[in-house]
Amino acid sequence: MLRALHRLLPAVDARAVVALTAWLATAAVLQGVVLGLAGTSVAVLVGTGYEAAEPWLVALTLTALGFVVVQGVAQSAAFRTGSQTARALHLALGDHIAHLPLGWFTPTRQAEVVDTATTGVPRLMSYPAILLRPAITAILTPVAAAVTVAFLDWRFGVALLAASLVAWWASTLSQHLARTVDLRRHRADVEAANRVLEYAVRQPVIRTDRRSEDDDALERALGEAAREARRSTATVLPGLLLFSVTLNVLFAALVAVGVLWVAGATLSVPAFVGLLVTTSRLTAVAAAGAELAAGLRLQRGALDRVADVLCVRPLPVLDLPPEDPPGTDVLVDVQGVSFRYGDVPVIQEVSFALPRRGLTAVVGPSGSGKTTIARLLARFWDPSAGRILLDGADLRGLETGALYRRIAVVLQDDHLADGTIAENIRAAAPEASPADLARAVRAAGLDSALHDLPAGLDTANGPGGARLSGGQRQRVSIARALLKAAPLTIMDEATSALDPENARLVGVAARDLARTSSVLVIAHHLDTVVHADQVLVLDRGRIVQQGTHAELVGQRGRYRELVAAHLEDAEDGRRADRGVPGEGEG
Ligand SMILES: Nc1ncnc2c1ncn2[C@@H]1O[C@H](COP(=O)(O)OP(=O)(O)OP(=O)(O)O)[C@@H](O)[C@H]1O
Repeated sequence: MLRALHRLLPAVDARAVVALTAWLATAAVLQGVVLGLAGTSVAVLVGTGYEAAEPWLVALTLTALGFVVVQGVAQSAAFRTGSQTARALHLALGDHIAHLPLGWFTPTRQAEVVDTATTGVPRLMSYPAILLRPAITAILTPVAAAVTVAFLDWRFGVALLAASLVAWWASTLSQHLARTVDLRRHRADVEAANRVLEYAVRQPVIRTDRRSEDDDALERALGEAAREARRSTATVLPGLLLFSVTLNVLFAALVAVGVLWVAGATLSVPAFVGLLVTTSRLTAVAAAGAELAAGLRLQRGALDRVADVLCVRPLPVLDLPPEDPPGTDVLVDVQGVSFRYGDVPVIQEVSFALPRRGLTAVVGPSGSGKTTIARLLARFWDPSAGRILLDGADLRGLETGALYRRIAVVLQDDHLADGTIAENIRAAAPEASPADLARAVRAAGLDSALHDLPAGLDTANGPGGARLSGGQRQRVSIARALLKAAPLTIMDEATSALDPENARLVGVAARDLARTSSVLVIAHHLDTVVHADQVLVLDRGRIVQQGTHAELVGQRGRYRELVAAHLEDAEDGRRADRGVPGEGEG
């Protein structure tokens, strides 16, 4: 575990752990010597008398004092290193997460990261102070004690060393048994936590649907977690028993060996008494170490989970040869891009260009790959084939900062930071003037909503934007993108949660923005599509048509079908508003 911790920590913190280990190791050796000297002193005192025992007693006192001092220093270093380690791991996690591919953050992984950061890392904080010491003591103290008593009787020293090795083997075996179970138990716990979360979040749907499958899934996950917990206890218990039984058998064996040597007159009774003092104290130290083994295992599990996150590779920034200078009109050039989620191909050999200025609308049936295309442009993942050039440079060769400075993204499920509305909008362009802010707010159709909010732009939106309506949240995201005015703005269904009037306003804002930069909208409103400079029609991961609305509507094909379906939906909606039944209805 020490090695794993050392690997994960930055150099300076890793050095602190090494220094602490050295202090703890010194303390453990001194403790072993104290135990050995205690036995030897008793043996000499009982066998020969005070005068002969005096040098041993002096050595014992001085070593004991040294042990107390070193132990004190080690213990305070351990507490310091504990909080330093936790802080370093938190920073390492935060830093690493900031570089992970955006596509990595699925809801399950988000839950795992939260669990690792809030439970795993704090758990590791107590590692150096409470658990590292007994772990080191369990190994070094018996060795030091065995070497010390070897001066009294070398045979007993060897026997003690052999017994320590057997005890260490038993402890390793019991830990190994338990670790496999711990891992399974953790997975079952995470799965159960996810189901509980899902059950809580989906309450409105679950109550209205009343599907028994939802209850079943939750019950199955909770049942599995309970089964794993029982299995874990059933496996850990024999492991712990194995260790404590081994310890008692070893103690009995050492006593028996001593008795045999006393009976054979090769060991004096006072020396045997002294050796018993050392052996019984050592057994107590080893048993205390075993009690902490469960805690050590839990921390090992926490460390493994931190390591799992830290081992996910960020998308590499490739050292690519310089491209041809960018064409003057083209900002984004998508060249033969394919993409698969796992083994499932979703985007297939897609090529298109986004002009430096202009509005591009992406349309297509549900599941055709619109969101995936938009996310590939923002480098959520890398394409499995082909390449995407931004301003003539392959996305894979751009530093994260350089890439996201040039892109603004409005996602379907934008999550606002806990703060005020103004802070959230300004996050995109902190240096923007109040006039720019007001313009973006107006253009996003947010000003009308502000009248209903208690402190206008300074209203706190709550964690994730929980105190705002879906439409208000979306307008804040749009205002943020408008204020950023990046060379490329990507809007994924940005108008889906808005009423028709506000959707129209946002469409106008997107068109305004498109006069000076490139805007790609996954469009659901015919109004946006009609005014787009180009329309990309996607079907089953391929671009099947491309052109302006006027061009495409004049051609047979998918686009005409989509427009017809859209108009039909709109007509049905109007009929419903007027209370007139549509075709096929009563
Ligand atoms: N994270 C994912 N893992 C696996 N498959 C996915 C994932 N996200 C999307 N897909 C699949 O990829 C395909 C394209 O999805 P995408 O969300 O890009 O479509 P879309 O056109 O935006 O759909 P919609 O209009 O319904 O939002 C779908 O078949 C979808 O099931």
